[in-house]
Amino acid sequence: MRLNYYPPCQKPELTLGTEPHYDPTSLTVLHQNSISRLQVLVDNEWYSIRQNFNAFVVNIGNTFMALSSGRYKSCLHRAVINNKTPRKSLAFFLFPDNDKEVSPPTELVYYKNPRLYPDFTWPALLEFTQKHHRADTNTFQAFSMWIQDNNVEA
Ligand SMILES: O=C(O)CCC(=O)C(=O)O
Ligand SMILES: [Fe+2]
Repeated sequence: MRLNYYPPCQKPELTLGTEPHYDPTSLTVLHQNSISRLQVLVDNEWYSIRQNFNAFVVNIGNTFMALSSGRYKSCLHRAVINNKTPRKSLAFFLFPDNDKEVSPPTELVYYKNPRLYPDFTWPALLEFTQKHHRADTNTFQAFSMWIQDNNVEA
């Protein structure tokens, strides 16, 4: 779980609360306080998620995308800030057990839908995002290449 606190900023147009990234997780369940500043990229435009204090935002992450062999896409998102009100969010991350291989079911892999990503384990992806490449728009592609180049045990 991660608690995010975004203090007000005098020049919010010059910065972001959280840069655009895909969550590496399977799913992320997010709750935000009354200030909705979470945005998702759809057709090259940023859209703000409507605020609802009684609702959670559920984000698909890269691990779920890999598990579904790309059928479900992870969601590019960012958080923006403002110059008046602090923003708080609480993110609950779901990911596979350490010893479970992330590999799509054979039913989802066929000639029209070939394998897109190598098998991996969650600890390998976590290590990659913590030591080699922070979460951004390119992390998962870079991870796939890294795991192939290094022959990291899945
Ligand atoms: O604060 C937010 O709404 C976004 C947080 C986020 O994307 C994350 O913690 O991965
Ligand atoms: Fe995120």
